[in-house]
Amino acid sequence: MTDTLTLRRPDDFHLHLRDGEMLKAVLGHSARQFARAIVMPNLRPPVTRVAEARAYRERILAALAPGQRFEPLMTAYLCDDTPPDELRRGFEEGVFAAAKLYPAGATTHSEFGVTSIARAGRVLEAMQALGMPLLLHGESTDPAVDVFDREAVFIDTTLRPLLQDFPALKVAMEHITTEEAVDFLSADGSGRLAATVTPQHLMFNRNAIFTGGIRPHHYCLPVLKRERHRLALRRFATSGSPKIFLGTDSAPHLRTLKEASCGCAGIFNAPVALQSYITVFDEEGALERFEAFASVHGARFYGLPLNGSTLTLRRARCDVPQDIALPGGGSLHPFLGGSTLPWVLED
Ligand SMILES: NC(=O)N[C@@H](CC(=O)O)C(=O)O
Ligand SMILES: [Zn+2]
Ligand SMILES: [Zn+2]
Repeated sequence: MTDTLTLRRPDDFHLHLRDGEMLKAVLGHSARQFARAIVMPNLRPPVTRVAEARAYRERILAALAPGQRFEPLMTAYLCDDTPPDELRRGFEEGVFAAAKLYPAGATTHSEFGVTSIARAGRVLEAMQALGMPLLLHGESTDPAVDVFDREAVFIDTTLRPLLQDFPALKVAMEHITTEEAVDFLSADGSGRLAATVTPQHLMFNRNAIFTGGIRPHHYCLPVLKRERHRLALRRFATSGSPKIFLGTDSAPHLRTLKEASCGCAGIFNAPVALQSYITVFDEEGALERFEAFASVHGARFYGLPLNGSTLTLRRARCDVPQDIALPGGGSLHPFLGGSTLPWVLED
C-alpha cells in the first residue's frame, strides 16, 4: 500500500478567490496546495477589462503571506458588449489566460453574463484565432428546464452547435456533473475540448443535500446529481484521460449567507482540495494516475510549463475544522468540515 505520494506541484484550474477581506482569508488555503490557479472573474462588478484584471492580480499577490509563492492566472468575464480587441490585447499581453462565459442568470454573480451565444460571435471568432480558451459555465438558463437537467440541455442546445460553428476554438467545460458530459467529452476527438471536475461532484450525489434536513453547505451550481452521474465522473476522472483535470470551483460564501432562507450556491473546498481528490483516486485504485490529473493535463490544455517543485501527500488522519473565522467577523464552513479524510498534506 502506498503511504506517501510525492508529485509535481498541482494547479487549480477553476477557483473563486473573491476580493477584500474574503480574499485575504481564503487565498492562503489555495496557495498552500497549488502553484497556480485560473481565477474566476465573477466579482461585483465583474472583471471585464485588461486593466481590471491587472489590478485584481496585484491585489491577489499583495494578499499572499510573506514568502508564499502562487501565480494567479486571470480570466475575462464575457458580457454581451465585450470588445474583441480588449480580449486580444489582454491575451497578447499575458494578462488574460482565458475568458469565461456565464449564461446570464445561470449562477452566482452571472447577471452581467452573455444573454445569447449569437451575440458573442465576434468575440468567439477572435478567441478562436488567438488560441485563447473559452471557459463555460455549461447550464441552460431556460426556466422551463428542470434544475437537474440544465447541464445536459446546455450540451445539446448550446455546446454542440458552438463547437460546430467554431471548429478550432479551445473550450473547457467547467465543473462537469453528469454522465452526459462524460459521454460528450469521451466522444470528442478534436483535442480542443476538455473539462474540470470538483471534489464535491466526485464524492457526493444529490442525497447529500437532503440528508436528515436541508444541507446548504452541499449546495453549489451545477447542483449535485444522482449516483449514476457521480460514478461516471469518477470513472472518467481517474481513467488517465487528458481531457479532464483538476478545478476545485472553491467558492466561499459567508456561513450566514449559506444558512439562509435563500442560501448562496458555492462550496468552499480549498482547505481540503487535494486531500479530497486523492481520497477519490485512492478509492478507485488509481493513485498512479493522480499526478497527471492534478499537475499535468490542465497545464497542457492551457499551454503552460509544468511546475518544477513538488508536494507530498501522506496517508494519515486529516481532521477538517467546522469553521474558519474571518478576521473582520463572520466565518466560512469548509467542505467536509467536522469530518475526517484519510490523507494529509505534508508540511
Ligand atoms: N459554483 C457555485 O455554486 N458558485 C460559484 C459560481 C460558479 O462557479 O458557478 C460562485 O462564484 O459562488
Ligand atoms: Zn460555474
Ligand atoms: Zn465556479
